[in-house]
Amino acid sequence: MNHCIPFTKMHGLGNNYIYLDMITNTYTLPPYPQFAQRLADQSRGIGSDGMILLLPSETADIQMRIFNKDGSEAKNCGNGLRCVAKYAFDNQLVSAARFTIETLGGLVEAEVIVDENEVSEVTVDMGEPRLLRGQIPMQGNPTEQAIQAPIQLKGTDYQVTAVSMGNPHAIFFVEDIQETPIHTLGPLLADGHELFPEGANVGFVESINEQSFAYRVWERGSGITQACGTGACAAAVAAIVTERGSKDVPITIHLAGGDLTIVWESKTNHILMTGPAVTICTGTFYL
Ligand SMILES: N[C@@H](CCC[C@H](N)C(=O)O)C(=O)O
Repeated sequence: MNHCIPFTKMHGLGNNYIYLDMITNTYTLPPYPQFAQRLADQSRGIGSDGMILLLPSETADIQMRIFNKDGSEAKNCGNGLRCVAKYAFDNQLVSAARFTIETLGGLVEAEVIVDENEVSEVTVDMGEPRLLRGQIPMQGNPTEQAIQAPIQLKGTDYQVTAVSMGNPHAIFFVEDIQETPIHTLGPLLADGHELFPEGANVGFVESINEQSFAYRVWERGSGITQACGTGACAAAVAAIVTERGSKDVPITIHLAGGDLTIVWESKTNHILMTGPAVTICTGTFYL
């Protein structure tokens, strides 16, 4: 007898996950890492960048857990947070438009923006960016930041800025994002490099002007994706700490799947991320 697993597939700018509502449904699931791999498999599963669980929380209104395509668990997911917020609001798991979400990377606050009875966008207060090597984690003095730190990849010299948004990001500013070999550089840091003991999401950023940056990503555990919300926040933070952009000024990050607006508020030192969240379909997976 097959187990029937109700699911919802959602995306934020094309960064798509299978969402399991473990508040409304009672599931009997295989171990999460293997199940995430199975759901994400395009040939034998549904096909996605990974799996996201919605769970009850003791410290927030709702809890999110995120598993990458390869089954590894991450501590945060920006596009996932906006989709979790939309799902929770649409399915009355929360009673107000503003509520809190617990992640392994910390507590965040989400606000859904409703337009003609539809959630049009979601703003998430992602909390403070973390810049110390010890917080990324990144090899070296744990109390120092890595801003434009020298690094050699495949015999070429680069400069990396490391930012944690609950999960680790290695940001590189490049002249021409289309010419950057993301497929070869990304995996060098994503899944094991002596500098990043837990790997990193590898982001490449091209400056357009002080308020506008193009960004492409190789995600740890999932490879190239259309968008990465925490990566967009990290890109804006890296732009500001390298004096390419300013705090309190909205920055548009142009991702392959669309745009996100990021503000680093000096009053709170928090990062605000605003962008869409879309439901693709709902269905039943047979286990
Ligand atoms: N796509 C996500 C980030 C997902 C987790 C990441 N791959 C990691 O391992 O840290 C986002 O939108 O932030």
